[in-house]
Amino acid sequence: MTTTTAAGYRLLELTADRVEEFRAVDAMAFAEPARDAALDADVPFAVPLDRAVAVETDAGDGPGEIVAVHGSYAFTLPTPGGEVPCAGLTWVGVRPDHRRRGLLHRMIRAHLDRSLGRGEPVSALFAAEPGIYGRFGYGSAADHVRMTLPRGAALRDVPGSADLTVRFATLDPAAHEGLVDDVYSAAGEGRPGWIRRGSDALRRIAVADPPAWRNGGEPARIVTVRDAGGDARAFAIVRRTQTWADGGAEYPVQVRLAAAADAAAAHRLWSVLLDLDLTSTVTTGMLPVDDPLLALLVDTRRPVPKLTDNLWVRLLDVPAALAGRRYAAPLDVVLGVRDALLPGNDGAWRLVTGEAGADGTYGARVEPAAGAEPDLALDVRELGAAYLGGRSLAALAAVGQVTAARPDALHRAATAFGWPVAPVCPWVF
Ligand SMILES: CC(=O)SCCNC(=O)CCNC(=O)[C@H](O)C(C)(C)COP(=O)(O)OP(=O)(O)OC[C@H]1O[C@@H](n2cnc3c(N)ncnc32)[C@H](O)[C@@H]1OP(=O)(O)O
Repeated sequence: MTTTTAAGYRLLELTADRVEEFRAVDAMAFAEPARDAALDADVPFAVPLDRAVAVETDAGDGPGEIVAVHGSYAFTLPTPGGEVPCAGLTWVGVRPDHRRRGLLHRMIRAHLDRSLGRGEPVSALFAAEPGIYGRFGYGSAADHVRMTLPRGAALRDVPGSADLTVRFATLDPAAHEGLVDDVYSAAGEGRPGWIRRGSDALRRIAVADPPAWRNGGEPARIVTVRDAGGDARAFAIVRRTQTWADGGAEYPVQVRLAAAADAAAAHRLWSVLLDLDLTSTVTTGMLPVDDPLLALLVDTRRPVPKLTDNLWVRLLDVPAALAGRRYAAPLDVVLGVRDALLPGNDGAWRLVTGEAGADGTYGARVEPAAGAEPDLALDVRELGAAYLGGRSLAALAAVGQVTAARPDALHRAATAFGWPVAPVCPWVF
């Protein structure tokens, strides 16, 4: 780290009496609109107090002024074929008049140490700006796709779609929270990165719709798709905005979150969303790059899919993290890992897969390999990038971010670290 920590500040764990101060700092850092009672009632403060940390000016014995904040959620991160405890870094903010004095450096140092101390082998985040977190060993580990589709965009058929029933209703947190959580979980089965909300407050926010979020649109609606037995198989939370032009109605439909447990349900859901009266376009939420919609659309060119970085992953405990996922092919490799911040990771690690499981994937044991010549040398940032199976080690090697002693070692490792299901988290935390 090149920035030295500024003197005159100290870290403190948040207490209930200072939550408002904490929130005010983040609001200033993110230029948030003023809160009102409706917003506060619908959108609770979701960071657990014992995971929220502030930086205050050092005022001797008395309390100082809070000028920087961060927190984390206790998530379970789905990995390729497994899952690991994960500190979801969030609410990072420094007051504009205290920025670039090393406060983020100081907070990340505390975050890494505290997360490791809690036994979380991995941390993940959404980056407000992509230039910030690589220096701390976070690697960009997934992308998502967004598209704006014309009304009536054609879909290829899926058997069974027409048998499913659809309901269009106003989003009601009390009525829909459980449905959204259940279908979301079923839809993400086997998908790396598909983080569940994991707390009442975050589940509540998933179905919140305070007026401040509406931007002149209607109250959020929910489209649900059910099978013959009445079980929910898909949902989409959407908002239309009245728009009248010379040629008539041109309402845009904005999908906040959509999830479908199978292809028939996905087909039924998007068929409805693409054929709503008065509308002209449908903008998707954050989709995995292999979302069923991309395979169902007859024309994927006209919507001009836009690719954006999604989860960033930081391995805090390299052997535990690497043993916490499965591998797509057998592998015996020595990884030379560089980690400037967490010396426990820095060095050579041998990763050896075992027998293939029933699904054809492989578990692995990971042990120190001090003195062994690495087959691949890489920074912990690149290991984080490859961790969820969404970035190829070979592609990273092609741009010099991974160094391979031999081409066959690179090929084998890139194949084993890859995964047939693309990682994504479809909501921002
Ligand atoms: C997971 C999340 O919550 S993401 C949210 C991040 N927060 C925001 O974007 C809100 C607005 N911005 C801020 O609050 C602050 O400017 C922060 C948090 C981004 C940075 O905090 P600071 O205390 O200024 O960072 P600090 O002084 O420790 O510098 C950290 C390093 O990151 C760099 N850096 C900071 N912000 C940025 C940025 N937006 N883009 C690129 N580099 C950045 C600094 O130049 C410095 O580089 P160095 O390691 O070469 O010295």
